[in-house]
Amino acid sequence: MARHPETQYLDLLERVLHTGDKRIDRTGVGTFSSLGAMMRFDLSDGDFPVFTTKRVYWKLAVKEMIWFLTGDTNIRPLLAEGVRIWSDWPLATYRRQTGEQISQQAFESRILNDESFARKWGDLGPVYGKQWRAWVAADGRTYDQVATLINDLRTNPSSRRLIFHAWNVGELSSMALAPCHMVYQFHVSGIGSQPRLNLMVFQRSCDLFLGLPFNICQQAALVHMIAQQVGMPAGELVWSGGDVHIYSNHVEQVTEQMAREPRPFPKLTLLRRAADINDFKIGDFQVSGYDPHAPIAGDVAV
Ligand SMILES: Nc1nc(=O)c2c([nH]1)NC[C@@H]1CN(c3ccc(C(=O)N[C@@H](CCC(=O)O)C(=O)O)cc3)CN21
Ligand SMILES: O=c1ccn([C@H]2C[C@H](O)[C@@H](COP(=O)(O)O)O2)c(=O)[nH]1
Repeated sequence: MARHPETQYLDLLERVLHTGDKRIDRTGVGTFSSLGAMMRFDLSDGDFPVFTTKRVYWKLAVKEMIWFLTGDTNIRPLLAEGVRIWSDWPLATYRRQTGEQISQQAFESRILNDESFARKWGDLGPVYGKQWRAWVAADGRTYDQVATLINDLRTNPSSRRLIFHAWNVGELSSMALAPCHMVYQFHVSGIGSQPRLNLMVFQRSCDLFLGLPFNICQQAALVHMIAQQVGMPAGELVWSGGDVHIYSNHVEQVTEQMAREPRPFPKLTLLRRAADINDFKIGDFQVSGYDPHAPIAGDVAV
């Protein structure tokens, strides 16, 4: 019998835990780290790789992807959708600059209720959405890489330049965090007979316990969204990682997770044809047959 695709993830956890290099990282938490990993997930027939060996809050991850696609870089619309995964970084900046030891909850309420406070303190700088939808180039022009990609997929599917990219070197220092999933390269297979849309992602830095389960399912969701827009079925997601690491305060969690048996992946149905790539809403995503093991909580390193 074919191995469950999630075993690629469990094997990677085991390898990094046992052979990773132990070091102190930027956050001061410490990691076990290895260089280089690849995983492949079949997305055909609506297969949706939401890991099952712990509950993954796939709606949060898909909402984050929809937010990237809007081009927004402020956490306010995320908070309005109940997504709190980006609050720690602007919160740390606020505390450092004002000296006020505000709680996360109070900070988030102010962002939601006070528009000018949100404008001043809720912005992450020119992170993913800005680079994807409005990269400012040396010629002074603004480039919408996602719109170009979709146009190229429709008109020139055999292109080897079906890429969008977030590592804008000149703007890294104004970002709350440098991009982690930084290169998205699309590929159409079966041109002329049965075209399928595939995606390879390069992620330079990956928090294997908290980040990766979100990243895989949101990248799969992106393929399904773009596939719908260009009228092709989804094919394969190829994920590649640079510095893949396990934080030292996640060791107990991943040890528990590695002992669990994967269950079948759920199926994704897009309930509606969106007018364009800017028009997707979380309610368009219907996931059926998701039956994960229990959640496992862990703290995020800031
Ligand atoms: N150290 C670190 N790891 C990351 O994965 C990460 C960052 N930093 N910084 C930027 C974003 C934020 N991301 C995050 C942040 C937190 C969770 C997290 O805490 N997930 C919980 C559930 C959160 C909730 O219910 O609100 C989980 O169990 O998956 C996931 C991704 C991914 N990225
Ligand atoms: O989508 C994401 C975003 C971030 N991460 C992780 C990877 C690292 O643990 C940190 C970023 O720290 P750097 O020092 O900038 O590498 O966030 C992730 O896994 N997925």
